[in-house]
Amino acid sequence: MGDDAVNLAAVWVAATEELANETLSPQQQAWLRLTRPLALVEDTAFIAAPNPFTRDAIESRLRPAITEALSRRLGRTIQLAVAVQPSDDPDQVSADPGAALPPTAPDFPRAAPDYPPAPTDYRSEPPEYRPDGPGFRAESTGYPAENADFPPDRRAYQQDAPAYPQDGGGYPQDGPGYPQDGYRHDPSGYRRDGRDYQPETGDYRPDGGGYRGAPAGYPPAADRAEPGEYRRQSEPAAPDGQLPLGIPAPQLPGLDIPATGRAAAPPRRTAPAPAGPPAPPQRTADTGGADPVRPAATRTDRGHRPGSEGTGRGDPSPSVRPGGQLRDYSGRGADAVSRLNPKYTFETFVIGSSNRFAHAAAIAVAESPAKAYNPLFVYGGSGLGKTHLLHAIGHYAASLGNARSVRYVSTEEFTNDFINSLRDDKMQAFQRRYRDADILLIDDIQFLERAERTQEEFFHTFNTLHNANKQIVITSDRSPKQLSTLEDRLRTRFEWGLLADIQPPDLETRIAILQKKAAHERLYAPLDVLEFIASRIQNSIRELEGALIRVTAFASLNRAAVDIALAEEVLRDLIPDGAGPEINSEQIMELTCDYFGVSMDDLRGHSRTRVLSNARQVAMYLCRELTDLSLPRIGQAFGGRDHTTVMHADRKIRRQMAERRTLYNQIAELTNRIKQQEP
Ligand SMILES: Nc1ncnc2c1ncn2[C@@H]1O[C@H](COP(=O)(O)OP(=O)(O)OP(=O)(O)O)[C@@H](O)[C@H]1O
Repeated sequence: MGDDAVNLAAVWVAATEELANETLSPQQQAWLRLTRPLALVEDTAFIAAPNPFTRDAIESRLRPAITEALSRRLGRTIQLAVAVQPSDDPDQVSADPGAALPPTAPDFPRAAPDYPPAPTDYRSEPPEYRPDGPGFRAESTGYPAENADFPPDRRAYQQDAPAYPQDGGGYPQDGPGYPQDGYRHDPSGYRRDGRDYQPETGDYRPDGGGYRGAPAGYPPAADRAEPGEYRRQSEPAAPDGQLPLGIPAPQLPGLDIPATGRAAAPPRRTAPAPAGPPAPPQRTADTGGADPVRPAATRTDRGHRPGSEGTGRGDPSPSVRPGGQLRDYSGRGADAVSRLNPKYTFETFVIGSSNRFAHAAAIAVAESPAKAYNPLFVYGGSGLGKTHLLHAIGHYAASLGNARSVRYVSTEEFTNDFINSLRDDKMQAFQRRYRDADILLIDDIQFLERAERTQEEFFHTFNTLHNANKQIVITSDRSPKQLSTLEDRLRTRFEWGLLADIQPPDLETRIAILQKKAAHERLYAPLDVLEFIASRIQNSIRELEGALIRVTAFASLNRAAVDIALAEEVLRDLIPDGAGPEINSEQIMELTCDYFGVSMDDLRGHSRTRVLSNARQVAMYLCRELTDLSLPRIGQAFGGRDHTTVMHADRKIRRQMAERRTLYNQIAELTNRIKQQEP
């Protein structure tokens, strides 16, 4: 062990003891206990974690505390690099990873052989060297802590590095294959998509484009991972015809997928043939099935998971990481995911420090349903990606063949379904619908607080699923503890598994999200404009996306270039989120009545004169855009209308706004009035 390693070992013990005594929760202490120091190289402390999950927990939760403690003791600023390196110490292995879990997590897969690789970490804070990047390989034997020739570029520090694309995968800004369904060309801003699922019709399509189970249009093959890459060398290969969890590789009709579930790696980016389990199959690009299906990359050595990384400072370009979802779920999966929004996948999800933990947990759950964390409880503010993650779990689990049936439901739909089933004496069918699911994804559980009988029913649904080893994933705008009017027995159950919060994204992540959104929707906006928008809107990704759409639509209507001056003009009256008073449906309706010269009774009534229909639809649209109200709740405010009516209005106004200047102006004017009114 070199001096630095010795130094680190000594300092590490002292620093971790100090942290354990002072600041860390028992769970965090357990995570820390699982790590061990490897080496101190220049100003970077390298430590090993036994699995990707612990590594992610350390990186997302403990990094600041650890670096601060180490920096204080070593008298200089220390960076932290965490590698996944399974421990040889049987004691530690046995403690791993269950010990790192909350005591209530009952069924963590202790051996955790299939633990998901962590996201590649092109992170926000420079010089956040990526410990699991090429070179710092968890499985490399003889990690040369004392290596005198440690290259200055730490990324090049590798024993036998595969040709991993160092540039992060090549984000196809304007590559072929992105959806071109006219989604979101409205200038509205403040979208609330992701909630428009219609249980009756299965027509989940917030963007009004007629969702089908397996749409085309994923990023081109060139931007995807190749099989054989990024695999932990120590992992045994799965038997032929098996996916990582022992599931037979699906044979997709008409698609070129080898029986092993592994496709031959093309010459580019080939890794030195590590033996590893084949990753889930993944269909490429918009080639209508002509392209081979490739396994989604399961990167474990660099901890690579599906998802897009956020950015590092100075490099705001997002990088599409390999490992997306299979678009054709081989028949069975298509059913499983038919109500999921195809746009909400891990592939379209940008990872940053604010959501890294929740993303890692979501991947773990999709890859090992009911084995990793059950339930997984994701909570955070509005518009931060909870619904997106929920759907992504469904897509990914189905693409892996890990779930025969995935059921996504919002809590309000669950409640309505329950009430209707009671009324119609169809409780058996209701119970089958939810209790037969392999994965139940339930959104916005906070709305259960108001529904006592539904709480009771959900309690039994939860128990049945949990006892049957079925995965439950829950989202909420608050942690279970803060759901104060929820029955205790439910609250405690929500804490059985893993709690993962999502915070508002930092600037770099916001820019990366905008870049990705622009590329996906084929909206042109230069980087300085994206930076400007990202700097103005901080707390909601939904609002962020809305602002981008508003700016690009305005430019398009005026045939003007998208530049900062234009963006300033469009967003001038935009009160930063959180700064204004809370807006409710009543205010919106009153101001809309005022604007169009109609009465509240008219707005709530059923007359279909042109003026009234238009005013009603505009008001519904504004409720959707400017409040957190769900579709059913908006429907109630408009005289008890069905949520599908609200959805129709929302879609229609969005579509027409990009085409009709008067409508755009009306919406802009009304938005300003609503946002600027006194509380
Ligand atoms: N990390 C991310 N990367 C890319 N897009 C994101 C990300 N997070 C959120 N979004 C996008 O932001 C929008 C809002 O996200 P979503 O509906 O999932 O939020 P939410 O937390 O469920 O909000 P609410 O609590 O109001 O339902 C969606 O269009 C989603 O795709």
